[in-house]
Amino acid sequence: MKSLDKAAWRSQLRAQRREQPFPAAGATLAKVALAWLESLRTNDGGLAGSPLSVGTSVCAYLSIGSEPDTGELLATLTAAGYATYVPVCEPDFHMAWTRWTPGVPMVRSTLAPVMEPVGKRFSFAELSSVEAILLPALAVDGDGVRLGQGGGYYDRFLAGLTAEAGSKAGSKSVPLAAVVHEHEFFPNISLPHDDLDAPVTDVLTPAGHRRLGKQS
Ligand SMILES: Nc1nc2c(c(=O)[nH]1)N(C=O)[C@@H](CNc1ccc(C(=O)N[C@@H](CCC(=O)O)C(=O)O)cc1)CN2
Ligand SMILES: Nc1ncnc2c1ncn2[C@@H]1O[C@H](COP(=O)(O)OP(=O)(O)OP(=O)(O)O)[C@@H](O)[C@H]1O
Repeated sequence: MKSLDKAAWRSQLRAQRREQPFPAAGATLAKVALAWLESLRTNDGGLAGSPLSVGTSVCAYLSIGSEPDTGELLATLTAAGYATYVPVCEPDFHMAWTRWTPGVPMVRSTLAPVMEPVGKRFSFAELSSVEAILLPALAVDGDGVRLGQGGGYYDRFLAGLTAEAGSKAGSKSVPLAAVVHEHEFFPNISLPHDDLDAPVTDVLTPAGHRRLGKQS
C-alpha cells in the first residue's frame, strides 16, 4: 500500500516535471547552496569568510533531465575551493563517489540513466571532511521525508552512513540537503515513507534553503 502511494506520487511528480517548463535557475540554486554551506561554517565557530581548509569536501550530483540544474552549482562549489564529489552507481544499488572538476570526461552509467565522471572511485569513508551531502529528489516534506527515483541507492548509502556514524563515539552527523524545484517542497503534507527511508535535514530550492524536521 505504502509503495503504491510512493509510485502514485512519483508518476505525478514525473509527469509534472515533463509537462511544465521550468525557468533556468541553475545560477540561483548555486548561490543558495554556497550561502548554505557558508552558514554551516558560521554556525561551526565563526569560520565564514575565512579560507576553506584544504580537503574540505561536498558530495553532490550531476542533474539529469528535468531535475533542478546542478551544473552551475558544481562549478561554483569547486571554484569556491570545495573538493566536489558525485555518485557512481555500482551493482546491487550501491554507490561510490568520484571527483567532479570542470570538463572532467564522463560516460553514461550502465546501471542508471545518469552521466558519471571517469576516474578513481572512492568509498564515502575515504573522503575527507565532508561538509554536506546534496541529494537528488522528486519531492521532500517538512519532516525531511525524501521521495527519490525509486532505486533505493541513496537510502542504502544513508543507512550505511548512519551505521558508521553510530559506531564512532562523538561523531558529528553530516547535513543532508535534498535539492528540488520549489513546488516539490511540501512543508505541510506528509509524504509516504517506510522504515528504510532516511530523513534529510535540509532542503535547497532556487528560492532558498530551509532546515527541516524537529531539529529546526
Ligand atoms: N542526477 C541524479 N543522479 C543520481 C540519482 C538521481 O536520482 N539523480 N540517483 C538516485 O538514486 C542514482 C541513480 N539512480 C537513478 C535511478 C532512476 C532514475 C530515473 O528513473 N530517472 C528518470 C528521469 C528523471 C528526471 O528527468 O527528472 C527517468 O529516467 O525517467 C535516475 C537515477 C545516483 N545518481
Ligand atoms: N537500507 C536499505 N537496504 C535494503 N534495501 C533498501 C534500503 N533502503 C531502501 N531499500 C529498497 O530500495 C527500494 C527503493 O526504495 P525507495 O522507494 O525508498 O527509493 P528512493 O529513496 O525513492 O530512491 P533513491 O534513494 O535511489 O533516490 C525499495 O525496494 C526499498 O525497500
